[in-house]
Amino acid sequence: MMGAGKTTVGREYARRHGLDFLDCDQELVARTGVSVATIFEIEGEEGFRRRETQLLDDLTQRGRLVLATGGGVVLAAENRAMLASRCLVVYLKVPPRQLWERTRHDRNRPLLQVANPRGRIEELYRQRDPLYAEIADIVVEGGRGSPGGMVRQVDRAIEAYWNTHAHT
Ligand SMILES: Nc1ncnc2c1ncn2[C@@H]1O[C@H](COP(=O)(O)OP(=O)(O)OP(=O)(O)O)[C@@H](O)[C@H]1O
Ligand SMILES: O=C(O)C1=C[C@@H](O)[C@@H](O)[C@H](O)C1
Ligand SMILES: [Mg+2]
Repeated sequence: MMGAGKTTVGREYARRHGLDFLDCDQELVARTGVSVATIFEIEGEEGFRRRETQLLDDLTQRGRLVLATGGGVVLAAENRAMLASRCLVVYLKVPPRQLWERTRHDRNRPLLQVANPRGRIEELYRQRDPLYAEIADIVVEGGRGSPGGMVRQVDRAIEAYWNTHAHT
């Protein structure tokens, strides 16, 4: 979800492990030369989603790296299929209240520029939580802890995952 910490936690996890890190939103901004908000303004959510799917197809075939997706990536079945088959998917599960606290002062999330952003987050969470859960190999629950604490939780969860699943 928006504000769960995909960018913050993903980047730090990658740094600690000496892995490359890519962020779908940042990559779209780099490729188009405009902000996520501007892409939404000019092409609508539909245009943004089209670009997101093309980019995901590219970035999920690049081998070993940490990829932070956009929060809405799970909406398209095509995207879910790519993530489920090509990636180890970690769902950062954070309650709506914390998501709202983290995103309330940030204007660069077009889906939250509505009269009641808190209600919108709750609605998106209800719609999306089952989709995140459907493709997640690992679920890490967070909310109150620090970003560093969340990175350590992710670390432990991935270790535990590889201790019970053979490397392929
Ligand atoms: N575990 C955490 N505890 C407290 N604050 C956090 C935590 N993780 C991230 N944050 C803060 O919450 C905000 C949102 O984090 P971040 O941008 O990483 O979320 P995101 O999942 O990438 O969101 P989006 O889908 O919109 O890109 C940032 O200001 C970040 O510093
Ligand atoms: O949750 C979402 O649908 C979004 C999350 C962000 O990462 C961006 O991809 C964009 O703001 C849409
Ligand atoms: Mg992000």
